[in-house]
Amino acid sequence: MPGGQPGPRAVHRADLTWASAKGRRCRFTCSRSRPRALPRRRAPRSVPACTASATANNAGPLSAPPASRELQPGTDRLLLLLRAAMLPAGQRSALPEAEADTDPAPGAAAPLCAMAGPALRRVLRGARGRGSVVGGWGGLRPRLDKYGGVSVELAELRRPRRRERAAFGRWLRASVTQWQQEGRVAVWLHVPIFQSGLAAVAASQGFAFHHAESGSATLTRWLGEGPSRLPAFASHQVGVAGAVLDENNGKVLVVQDRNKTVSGWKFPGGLSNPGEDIGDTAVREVFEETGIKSEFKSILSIRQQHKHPGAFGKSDMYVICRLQPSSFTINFCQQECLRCEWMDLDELARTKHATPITSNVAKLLLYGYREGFDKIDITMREFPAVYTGLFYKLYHRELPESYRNIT
Ligand SMILES: NC(=O)C1=CN([C@@H]2O[C@H](COP(=O)(O)OP(=O)(O)OC[C@H]3O[C@@H](n4cnc5c(N)ncnc54)[C@H](O)[C@@H]3O)[C@@H](O)[C@H]2O)C=CC1
Repeated sequence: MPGGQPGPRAVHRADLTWASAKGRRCRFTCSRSRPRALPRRRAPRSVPACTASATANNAGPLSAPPASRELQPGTDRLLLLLRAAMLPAGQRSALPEAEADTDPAPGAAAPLCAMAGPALRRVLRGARGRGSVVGGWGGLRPRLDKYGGVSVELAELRRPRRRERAAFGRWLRASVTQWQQEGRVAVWLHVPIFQSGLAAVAASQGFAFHHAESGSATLTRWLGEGPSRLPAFASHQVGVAGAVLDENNGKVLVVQDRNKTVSGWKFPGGLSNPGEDIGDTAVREVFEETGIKSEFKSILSIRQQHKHPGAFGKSDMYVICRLQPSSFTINFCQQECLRCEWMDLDELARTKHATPITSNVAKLLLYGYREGFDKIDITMREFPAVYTGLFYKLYHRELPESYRNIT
């Protein structure tokens, strides 16, 4: 590739010829009048796989290309990409495995396209669209995360590509090899449920399920050194109950579950929805089960239990909140509750017909009712989260004013 500065009307030209898989002579030429900076040259490497002549010169219009010669690695790769692009779609899978393995991972396509002029870029783009092994295979755009991992969304796959398991397998193997060479620590593969067949392909290459939602599953493969340092998925479910106390008469709202084998008095409650605040769950569950409206005041207790029945092998956090009622007429849910009533708090603290947690929290609530809720309340304050622009809730015992304002 001759050096030197081109004249103002110089033609920048690329001319590639090679023998196709069937021995046919193929040629690709593109030229444009505006020169562009070429990437720095590396040590030359020979290309035994095909006979090739290539020029990308600034020497002027119609200068004869040099005879067959060694190519630099970038050109070598470009040639392989072009060769794949020029083959009819059905024949691309017949490319030698060694060439398929040179498929750039999507991130690598950009520099190659940047090297190419508009005509060549069109070929590369077309090749990607038509199902070649080039670039981001089928529209996939792997992204780098801040921990040095790569994230791939298979929902980005273009429709005709969705059933091509073998091609996906080749692309994934080549990409993982490249990501390993680049020092990436992990791959996150997000698989829509209707493309679950591709999860099996990934599993055969060492991927494992990380977690699943209703419409997709996420698989991971650790590429870093030593055992995986990827965080595990959720370990707990969160249940929330409301101890609704009418401070005017000292009565508290209790229910008995319809579907429990051992039924004792308990506070109404249930599982927290995704993205739901603890206090909001308590208020919602109390209303759904009993028809009573209430307002969140504080957290009274938290119970943690591992291997909780009904938690699908996960642990259970059960939070009991103190609520203040704003309505008093019970209209309880017949499917969930056997009984529901306002009971004297003093009686609930003494009865043997309450679950152990209910019994303990009833005593705590009675203490607060008599001595002041500041002795038992874990209250909530809201703060802006660092980095995210979101807000979080911080639950803790009230601080005296003198400590709250320490700077
Ligand atoms: N110690 C206590 O006093 C009690 C505490 N809890 C806590 O409450 C929370 C959960 O409360 P829930 O009332 O269960 O939640 P919930 O009010 O959200 O109801 C869950 C619903 O799912 C249904 N369900 C559960 N497993 C099912 C299955 N395999 N097939 C079909 N339906 C199913 C239940 O019948 C119920 O209708 C947990 O944190 C638990 O630890 C629950 C009961 C008593």
